[in-house]
Order: sequence, then structure tokens, then C-alpha cells
Amino acid sequence: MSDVLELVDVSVVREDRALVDKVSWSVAEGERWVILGPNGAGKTTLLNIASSYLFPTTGKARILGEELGAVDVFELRPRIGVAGMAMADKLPHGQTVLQTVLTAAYGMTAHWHESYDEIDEKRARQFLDRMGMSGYLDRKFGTLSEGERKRTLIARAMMTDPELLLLDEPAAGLDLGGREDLVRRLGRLARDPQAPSMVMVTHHVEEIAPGFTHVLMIRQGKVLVAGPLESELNSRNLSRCFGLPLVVERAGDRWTAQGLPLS
Ligand SMILES: Nc1ncnc2c1ncn2[C@@H]1O[C@H](COP(=O)(O)OP(=O)(O)OP(=O)(O)O)[C@@H](O)[C@H]1O
Repeated sequence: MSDVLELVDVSVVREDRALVDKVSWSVAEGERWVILGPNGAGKTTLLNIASSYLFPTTGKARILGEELGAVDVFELRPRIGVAGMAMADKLPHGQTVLQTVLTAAYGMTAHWHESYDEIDEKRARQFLDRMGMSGYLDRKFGTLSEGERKRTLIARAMMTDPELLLLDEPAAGLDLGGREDLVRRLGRLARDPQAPSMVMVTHHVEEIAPGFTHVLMIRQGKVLVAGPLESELNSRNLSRCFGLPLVVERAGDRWTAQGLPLS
């Protein structure tokens, strides 16, 4: 299996501070990674590198076999699907849900009345259907609830048939039903052998969908743990990562974590 992402000694330094500190990490084709870490740990910064929007200050980053700095990022970006709220802010609120997904096929955020191929429209409808958004095709993006918006963004990220899918806190702000619905849908995607390699940033182990395979834990920009979920997502590692005693439990193919009571 080849690596879809390979970071070697990557640091990102801003105002004399390393937001990401000598990170070495690789994602092989077909793997599904979760990134966990406290607020400010550098999770989004890592995703910004993985999506080619941020270049390391030092170290080497290879994405889909191409080295950042030595590749035309405009050729690389359509091969990477990104779903995060930063993208939601760039999308016109007056555009319909179908247009919002369709414009991704043309590497655009806005609808410029270009004539879309029937095949693209069919794909957009299929991805929206898989995310449970078939009933919202003509709704304006700006009128969607948080959960509906997140599902639309994932459908949009799939439109270019990416080799790497990056999800930044896809379940943040969702209610219990919305979270569980999203986890089911992400689980179906994660278990699909045709689906792209995936990296998801999350704050809660409860949001890890079945089918995810690996975990990266970071703290203050440094890698604490990188390996299979099965062996590495445990109470010891998560407690070190968040700096307080936590108990991790596995129930079937899902995870939970809770803090120990104060003595
Ligand atoms: N341009 C910048 N200049 C200076 N500091 C920055 C800049 N961008 C991010 N930071 C800082 O870098 C650190 C890491 O930010 P990042 O967004 O990657 O963290 P995160 O793990 O995603 O956090 P959260 O869980 O709160 O979303 C934070 O302390 C943030 O304030």
C-alpha cells in the first residue's frame, strides 16, 4: 500500500511558537484516521497541511505522492476532498443544496450558470442521497440547519472523487440524533472499500464511526500516539493526551470516554 499522506519532521512556526512540532506521520491508502487532541493542539493546522492550504515551516509533506512546494497545488487540490466549517463560510448562502454540491465538480464555490453535465448532476444527487439530503435539493444552503449543512459539505467533498477525504469536526454542534445519523453514514462510507482514505478531526471518541482504523493523538503540536485504534485508543493514552484521568470503553464497534470523579 502506498502512502496518501506522509509528513516527515513537519513544524509550523508562527510568532516564534511551534503550532505543529516535528510531526512525522503517514496515512496509507485505505486507512481511516481519527485525530484527537485538546483545543489548540494543532489538529486543524495538520489538516490544513494535508489539504495543501498550508505549507510547513520546516520538514517535508508529501500528499498523494506529491511533495508540497514542488507541485502545482491547483492540480493537487481536486484530488483531496475537504469538509469543514471553513469551507461552509466560503459557500454562497443563496445557492441551492444541489448547486452547492455540483459546483465542486468544477473546482468552484459559486454557480456561474455553466452548463453542468447530466452525469455530474446524477453524481451530486447520489452523494446527497447517501447523506440523507435528497429532500433538500432545492433548499438554499444558507437556510440549512447545522447538521444538514455538514451532510451537504461531505456530499460536496465527495464530488471530485477524491483520493483523500479530510473531515474537520463533522459532528460538532449536532444534537444526539444528528450525531448518530452522521456516525451511521460515516460508518457506511468508512467501511466502503471504494471510498477514499479518510482523516477526521474530532473532539469526542463517541463520534468515531465503525470502520475507522487508526488514531493520531496530539498535544501541544506534538504526536503522542499514532497507530491502530484497537491497540492505541485506551485510557492511558487518552488521559495523557487530555491531561486528566479518563476511562475509555469500547461498546461493540463504538467508543466512549469519561473522566474519573474527583476524590
Ligand atoms: N496564524 C496563526 N498565528 C498564530 N497562532 C496560530 C495561528 N493559527 C493558529 N494558531 C494557534 O495554533 C494553535 C493550534 O491551532 P489549531 O486550530 O490547529 O488547533 P486545534 O487542535 O484544531 O484546536 P481546536 O480543537 O480548538 O479547534 C492554537 O493555539 C492557535 O491559537
